[in-house]
Formats: sequence, C-alpha cells, structure tokens
Amino acid sequence: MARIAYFGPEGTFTEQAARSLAAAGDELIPFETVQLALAAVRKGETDAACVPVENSVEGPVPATLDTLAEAEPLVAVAEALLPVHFSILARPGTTEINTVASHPHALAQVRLWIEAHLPGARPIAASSTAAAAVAVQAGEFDAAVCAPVAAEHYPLEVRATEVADVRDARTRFLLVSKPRQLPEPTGADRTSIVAAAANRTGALAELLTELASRGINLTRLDARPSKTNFGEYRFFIDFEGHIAEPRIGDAVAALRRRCRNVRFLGSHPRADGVRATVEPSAGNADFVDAAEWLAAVRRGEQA
Ligand SMILES: O=C(O)C(=O)C[C@]1(C(=O)O)C=C[C@@H](O)C=C1
Repeated sequence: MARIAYFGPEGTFTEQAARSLAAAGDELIPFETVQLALAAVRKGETDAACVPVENSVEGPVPATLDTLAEAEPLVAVAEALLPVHFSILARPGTTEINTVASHPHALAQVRLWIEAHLPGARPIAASSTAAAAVAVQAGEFDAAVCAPVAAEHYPLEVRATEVADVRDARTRFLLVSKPRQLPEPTGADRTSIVAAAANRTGALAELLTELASRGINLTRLDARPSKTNFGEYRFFIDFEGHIAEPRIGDAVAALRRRCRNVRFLGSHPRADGVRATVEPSAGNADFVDAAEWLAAVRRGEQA
C-alpha cells in the first residue's frame, strides 16, 4: 500500500488523476499546492505525488516544471490524461454572481464562457479549482469553476456543466517518486529531461540536433527562466522513447556532454498509448549493431 500526495484539496482534477493511477488500497493525501505535494515525496512522507504538468489549451504548469527542476531529483514513473471541462458551482440561493473563482489555468479555459454567460463577473485566482469551491462555500466568492467531481465533495449547487471554451481540452498529470527502478519500456513511452544549455550562439539548436539526428520525435519543449541569470533558460524536453533503449540512452548521454546541466525527469508509458516513431537506420537494432561493429574493430577483428 503506497501513500500518494496530490494537488488538492479533495475534488480537484488532480485527485481524479491520482485515483486513476493509484493501486487498490493506496492512500491519497491532499496538499494545498503542487510544491507541497512534491515536498512530501522529497521528505519521504509519501511514496509518490500526483501533479498536473500540461494542459492542451493553457500549456505547461509552471509550478510543476520549476519544482521538478530544483532541489533533490524526482522522476515521473507514470502519467494520466484527463478530459477537461468544468462545472460552475454556487451556494444554494445565490442570485447575483459578481465574482468567479478558480485556478488560473481553469479561468483561462472558460474566459469566453464567463463573458457570454456571466457578463461583468470578476475572475478571481484560487490555488486550485477545489480551493475555489471551498472559498465559495465560505462565502468569499459567488461562484467557482470546478472539476465536475467537486459537486460531490462540497454542498454547492451546480449552475452549469460541460463548460469549456475549447472542446476536447485535456490535462496531463504525472505520478512522481524519488529516483528508483524505472518502469519497463513498452514501445509507447515518454522520456523527460530538463537541460541548461550553454549561453552561446546555437546551443539550443545543437541540443535539439542531438535528438533529431537520432530520429527522436519531441512531444514537448518548454523554456523556463533559470531564475538566477536574467536571459538564461532551462529547457524542458519530452520525447518519444525510453532511456533503457540504446537510441535514447545514446542521445541523453550526448546531451549530458553538451549541456551545463541535465536532469533526467523520467521514462514511463504514455497515457495515450502512441507508439514511438522510429526513423530508418535509427532503431535500437541499428545502435546495437553499430556498437558491436565498433567493438569488433577495436579488438582487431574487422571482417
Ligand atoms: O485545480 C485543479 O483541479 C487541478 O487539478 C489543476 C489544473 C491545472 O493545473 O491545470 C488541472 C486541470 C485543469 O486544467 C485546471 C486546473
């Protein structure tokens, strides 16, 4: 039985993601922020943490990226992908809605809906969608933009469902633990790293070329400030494949050579099951064959 921290409180999308990733009997423990959920794993209070990492409309979740890049290393061991549409919750009897609270990512995904259906209502940022429901229950704001499951946790009235400016929006969540034995490669995996490229002409292009020249397909590239030197960035790069594969290991070792700093953030099966595209002459067998040939040459056994 594992203890799993998640970005709470109860009723967030992240809780739903954590439930989909947990095994029977695992204990789920809510934390107010992404940083606190990840700190619980670092301190050994929990075995893992579930946090959001990217949304198909609003992009990356900065709190997750920055916290994974700093302090003791953590690795993603699994991921979940959830469809994202919202319910609007209010206290029973509320007639006028002047304030609408939610997580900034959620507010950004319903901006047009609020303009059309609650004109003049002021959007208020809350630490999560469910924290907004708690604040509405306490009478601080008039309505909350929440995950549909929040209606089961809080005594609020559902004023609208299926709210979303963009249909079929999705958020990807990670299950993160301290570095440990990696999940087995499946052929449909994702590897994540964060790299601090040297601050000189072409450094990012060189880094990406190491991946491109090995036929490795990127699934995400985000830049976040290093925080210490203005104008210096960390690059978060996700790509198809598993670090246990020769072609991926070769590329990650090359990045390690090229960059001031590379942190491995995990290799795990993709939630969407999409298999890696492998370019001609860039398959694992090609890398193994080339390494064996080189070893034979070095032994003086060239045919
Ligand atoms: O507040 C929540 O319910 C969350 O799980 C966070 C979060 C996010 O960080 O993007 C997750 C999914 C939605 O896109 C909106 C908010």
